[in-house]
Amino acid sequence: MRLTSFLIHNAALATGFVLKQSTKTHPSFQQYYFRPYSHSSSVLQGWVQDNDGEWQWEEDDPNYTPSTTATTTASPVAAVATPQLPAGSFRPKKSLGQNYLKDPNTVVKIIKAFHQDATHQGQRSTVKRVVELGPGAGALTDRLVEIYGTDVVQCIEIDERSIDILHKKHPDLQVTHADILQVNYPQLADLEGQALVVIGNLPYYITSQILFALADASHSGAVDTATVTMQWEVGQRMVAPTSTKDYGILSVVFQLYADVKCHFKIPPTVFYPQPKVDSALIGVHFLGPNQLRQRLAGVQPAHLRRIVTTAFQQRRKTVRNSLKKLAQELEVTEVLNGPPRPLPMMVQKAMDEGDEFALQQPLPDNWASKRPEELKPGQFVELTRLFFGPTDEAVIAENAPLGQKVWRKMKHGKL
Ligand SMILES: C[S@@+](CC[C@H](N)C(=O)[O-])C[C@H]1O[C@@H](n2cnc3c(N)ncnc32)[C@H](O)[C@@H]1O
Repeated sequence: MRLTSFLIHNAALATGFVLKQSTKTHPSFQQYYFRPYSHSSSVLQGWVQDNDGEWQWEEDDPNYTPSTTATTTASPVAAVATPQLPAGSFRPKKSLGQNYLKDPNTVVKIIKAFHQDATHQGQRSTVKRVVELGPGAGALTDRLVEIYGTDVVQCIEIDERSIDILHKKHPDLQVTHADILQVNYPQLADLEGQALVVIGNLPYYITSQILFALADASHSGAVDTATVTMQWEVGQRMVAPTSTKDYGILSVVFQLYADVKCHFKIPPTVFYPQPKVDSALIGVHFLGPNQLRQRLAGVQPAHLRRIVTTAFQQRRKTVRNSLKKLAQELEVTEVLNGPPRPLPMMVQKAMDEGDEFALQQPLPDNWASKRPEELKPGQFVELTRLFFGPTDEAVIAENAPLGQKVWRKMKHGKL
């Protein structure tokens, strides 16, 4: 079952947005919506923002010619001009984070990185169940459909204008009118029969929420990889090492849940309208529930969230001071001055096997006088065990649920 029918059949997901799939076709669409690139005067340059925050198309730039040059590296993905927005009738909405990709070479680079991620660096021969978040006018979608086909690719978009554009271009493509944050990814993956691979030039106003929704979805193995753009600063937080200013909640969660890498930096000039900041393309390979359970060794993600968010609320303070109130609430104040708990057998075993993550998991004796940015992701797991109690390893069942909405509840903002 594809996403549209899945969503329509799942009333629980209809949270204020009309779920619909446009079936309209428009024979003159190509001429109307996509001007040939030889008409360089048709390519808009001057977006201006009016008083209510909407972006308006001020004028075309007669001198702008989109690049149609393929990248120099040999690749099955050649650069072609990106789609143009319909003149006059389509103003990008700042409120929906609409910054459209206009540079074909950047599109090629993103698609190549996505293919690498989705095939696990070529270890898998096929890419299945691609979900594009926020396809917009189709800069990435057009290439995805060309490479993988409409049987494999589906999209989720909130702006009906984009849905109309995409359906006219790709009548067989599933484009679902829904809020990215309201999609039940585990149910979708279940219905598709396999884990999803995600791609998206994300709307930046909800970047963290989307990332956390995907992390939650990885609890059940619903999402395998995600190759997504985001503000450069947010990307840096995901990959930041311990004891740096960028290290925070995003770093702990994604370095615990996934292998995460920054593919490359993206300048504002490749978008319409141009954002004020640089962007990053980040590749996330989720570990999946089994490996995650190994790392957590019985610690509940909801408890971990409590510890991590409380510790980072005041990152200048020592962990002892930040967690004092929580210790009182949980009636475990004695742990603040005591040694760490012994590591569970499964963590010790992983250490014996040389597992890098496990080797950094033990808490030092002076953990309480550290600042949160000094603790490794695995040490936060042990801190959680200290506060919320040891788990009897016999009850760490193979399929113990890790939670459906653990991280995504957090408010969007600087993390
Ligand atoms: C940065 S634009 C990317 C557009 C296109 N993929 C591109 O690269 O040119 C973000 C897209 O996400 C859509 N969007 C914003 N908020 C959304 C939400 N909550 N759910 C679904 N789509 C959303 C916007 O309408 C827009 O099409």
